[in-house]
Amino acid sequence: MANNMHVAEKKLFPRSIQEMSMDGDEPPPEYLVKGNTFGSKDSPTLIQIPIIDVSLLSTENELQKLRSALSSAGCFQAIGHGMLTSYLDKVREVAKQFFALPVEEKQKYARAVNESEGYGNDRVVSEKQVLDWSYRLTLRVFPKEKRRLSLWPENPSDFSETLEEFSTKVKSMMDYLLRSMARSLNLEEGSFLDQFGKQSLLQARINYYPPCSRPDLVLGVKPHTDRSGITALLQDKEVEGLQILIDDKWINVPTIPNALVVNLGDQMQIMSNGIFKSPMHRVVTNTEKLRMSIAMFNEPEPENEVGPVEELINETCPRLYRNVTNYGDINYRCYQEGKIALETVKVADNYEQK
Ligand SMILES: O=C(O)CCC(=O)C(=O)O
Ligand SMILES: [Fe+2]
Repeated sequence: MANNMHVAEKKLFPRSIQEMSMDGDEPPPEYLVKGNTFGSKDSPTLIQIPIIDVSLLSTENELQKLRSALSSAGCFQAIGHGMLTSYLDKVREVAKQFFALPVEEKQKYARAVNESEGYGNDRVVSEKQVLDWSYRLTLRVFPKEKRRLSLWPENPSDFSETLEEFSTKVKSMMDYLLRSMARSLNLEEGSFLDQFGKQSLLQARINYYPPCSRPDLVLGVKPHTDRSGITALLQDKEVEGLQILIDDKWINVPTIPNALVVNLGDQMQIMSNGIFKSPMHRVVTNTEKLRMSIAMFNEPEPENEVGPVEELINETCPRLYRNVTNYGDINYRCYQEGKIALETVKVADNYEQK
């Protein structure tokens, strides 16, 4: 598998991003984002990413902030989650050590061409695709039985243990957030969480963005919404790059060393009947510094039927989305065809299907 990938990658990517980055090459055409203006910070805006203290979500005040953040930006910076900065630094460090290994060592865990798990470049799904200026290591962490341990790095030696522990902590924060989100809408605590099921999927994706000589021409990650239910992101401690689209403006997400950026994915927009937003986001690169982030995606068991919570459907707020199973597949197919997945699961006639 790993060897196949190596050959295929060589054909597709004659020079690796790493080599191009080190030599200061102009990015080749397959990385160029057309008709886009980004990387410019010339439009100052007052919009800021909300900060939510998870330890205060038992109070009405913080709960209201949560509701307001998720119905406008669809994301927030979570603090007060109980993970110390020193602990988060350790997680960042282990991930960084993996990416610092020689290419041959990382290739032992290479993603096979038609798979999503493993180490490699942007997954190519269509000829027209503009490639992301990044490397990733993607691993499923939960359910435990579905791990592909042959893709879990043995080097650094504490990689697996660290990822396991971090994932457990993040998952428990996510569960609490999902219960809080339900409470913020006066719903039963389990209204969202129960739809995820006991065997919900947790996937880790470590993103690594080498510097680029022309950050005005490429993107670390193209604009997208996450297919997940909920995503928690550990940002690089120093280097910014993530931007969220709010009111048609790209807003930088500042780095806060002890915060996890929480953003909702499409499946929570569906479950909340459109009240909560799954924000469009992207990543810009820079000429000087590499950036790393660790994204944790939590989504319902693929076999579960997921749909708008009944109590959120009424005369004034008709059902916006149909019930779906395996949204991951729907999302992937749409991505290949250049369609917006959420649009394809909208109820055609709100009144008819209520
Ligand atoms: O690197 C980041 O800040 C965000 C990455 C992201 O959006 C993703 O992996 O889905
Ligand atoms: Fe994302």
